[in-house]
Amino acid sequence: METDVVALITPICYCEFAVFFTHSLLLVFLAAAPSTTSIPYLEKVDFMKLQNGSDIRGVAVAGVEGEPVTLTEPVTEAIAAAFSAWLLEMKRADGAKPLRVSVGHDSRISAQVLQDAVSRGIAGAGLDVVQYRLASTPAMFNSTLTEDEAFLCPVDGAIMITASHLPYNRNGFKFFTNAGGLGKADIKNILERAADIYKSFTDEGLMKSKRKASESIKRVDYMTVYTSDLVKAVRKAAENIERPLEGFHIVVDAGNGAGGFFAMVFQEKVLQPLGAITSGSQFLEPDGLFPNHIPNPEDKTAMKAITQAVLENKADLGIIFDTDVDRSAAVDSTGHEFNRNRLIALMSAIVLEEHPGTTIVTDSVTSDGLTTFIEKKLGGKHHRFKRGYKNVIDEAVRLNSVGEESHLAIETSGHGALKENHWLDDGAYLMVKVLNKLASARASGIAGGSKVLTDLVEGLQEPGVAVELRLKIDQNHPDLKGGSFREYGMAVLRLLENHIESDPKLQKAPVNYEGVRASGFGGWFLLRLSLHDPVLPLNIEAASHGDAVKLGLAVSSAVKDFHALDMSALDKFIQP
Ligand SMILES: O=P(O)(O)OC[C@H]1O[C@H](O)[C@H](O)[C@@H](O)[C@@H]1O
Repeated sequence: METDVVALITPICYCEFAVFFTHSLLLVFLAAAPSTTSIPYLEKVDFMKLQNGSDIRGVAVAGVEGEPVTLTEPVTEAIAAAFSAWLLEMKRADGAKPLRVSVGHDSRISAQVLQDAVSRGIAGAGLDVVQYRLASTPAMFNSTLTEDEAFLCPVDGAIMITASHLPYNRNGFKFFTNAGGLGKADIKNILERAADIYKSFTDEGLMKSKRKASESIKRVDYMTVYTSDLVKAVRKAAENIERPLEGFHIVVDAGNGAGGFFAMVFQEKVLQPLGAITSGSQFLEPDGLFPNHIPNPEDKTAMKAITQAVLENKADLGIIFDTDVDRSAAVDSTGHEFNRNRLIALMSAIVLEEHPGTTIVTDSVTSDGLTTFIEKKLGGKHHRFKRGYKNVIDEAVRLNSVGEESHLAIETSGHGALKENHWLDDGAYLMVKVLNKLASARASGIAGGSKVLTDLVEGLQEPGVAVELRLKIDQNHPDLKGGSFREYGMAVLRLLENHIESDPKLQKAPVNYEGVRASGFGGWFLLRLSLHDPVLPLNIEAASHGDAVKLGLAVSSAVKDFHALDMSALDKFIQP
């Protein structure tokens, strides 16, 4: 195969640097230390604030009032150097063969600057940098698994520069090895190291790493490899027919995210070679200001936009991605969404056909109707776990390790991972499974466009009302008495739990892994702590608005004395 390395520049002489680095990262930077610096002073706590669960997130673009830039170039370089140090330890590298790290980014306006700073951090640590430029998050993970030396794969580690669907001024990092995405503890460790590395930075040191990086960066068109794998997967599912989607009309909406780039690639390199018509696809151009709608399947405007596109174009199917393509949703030819519980129901039906009886791991805000559907209609087992894509994936992996077979971990947010795809959190792969279903139905002579998908979710009971109300905790309120918002939130949850036990109209969920879940009035509610924010999200589902209000009233009366809790969203909902 012809190599696609587009800019192969002789790597720097990293050997002494890498060996030195393995002993002590700090020494590398100290070695060049002159006494003066223009680098702003930062405390360790400033670095720790950049942690957002298993990601790093911060402000990368100046200009928004009250939001100073936290992901500066030196901070970014320190974080990348810290990841490199962590990776060297993890892989027990001895410096004999340099490790390789791939770097990709979404369409944010700060992407280029951060990509350069990340590359300097890695190169300065003596590792090889392979830039993919615009890429999707799942493709980055995939690059740790691909066996293809022509594309400099597999890489030892991968960094995706993205802040998912957050506003344009933010950005951040996700890190991968072939074992998957890094978890919270690893991110904490990396930020601690980054704070130390940052302290040792000097102007001269940074200039030197700039020169080294410019000599050692390689670039590869990796998205070609990734998309051709997707094409192969669909063809395989359709008995190796070359164009199994011939004549299907599929519109894609990427909300101008990296998905925009990816959707174009997805169209040109996945959908079109498979035979699909893609006219009417929209917002494919990457635009970091997201002028049309937020690239987020959880956003109502976004779902409305793709639904309209499907109906106006009389398409068979609509596909929508989030900014970095790790989340997705779909719309059938009648404009009915495969989103949230309906997406999980569809994916469960597909996976349970292939693996009868398997356990489907989902997040905590899934509906009771979904459990009935998975267990009674599909014959599977629904394991409702916690919110957070990493949580559901790790739980599915854990279940398999203790002998309980699970093939799908999926969130209502549109994150989803399959065992067959190395538990890669990949919105595009979810859509490939959906395309497989269309293609294999066609191959076995079943016509009718996306009806084959719609039929799969028949029987799923859907609530008349489903809301998520986000109750903020005022961290400056005197009621917190210097404690954390988490402690305060836990106190709210404890009181609500006691309240439920003494209310005969409510039944506490017998099995629950997060927050307080109860059923009553023909519906249910869940109050839990947000994974990231000082917020208690309250989900309520019921057959009617009246019943949902009764559940809301139960929560409201239980927690009314917590004055640091902003109840306005709930008050508005329960108003007559
Ligand atoms: O806890 P919340 O604030 O509702 O956020 C929860 C969500 O946070 C992020 O968006 C993660 O990517 C999702 O996996 C998770 O479900």
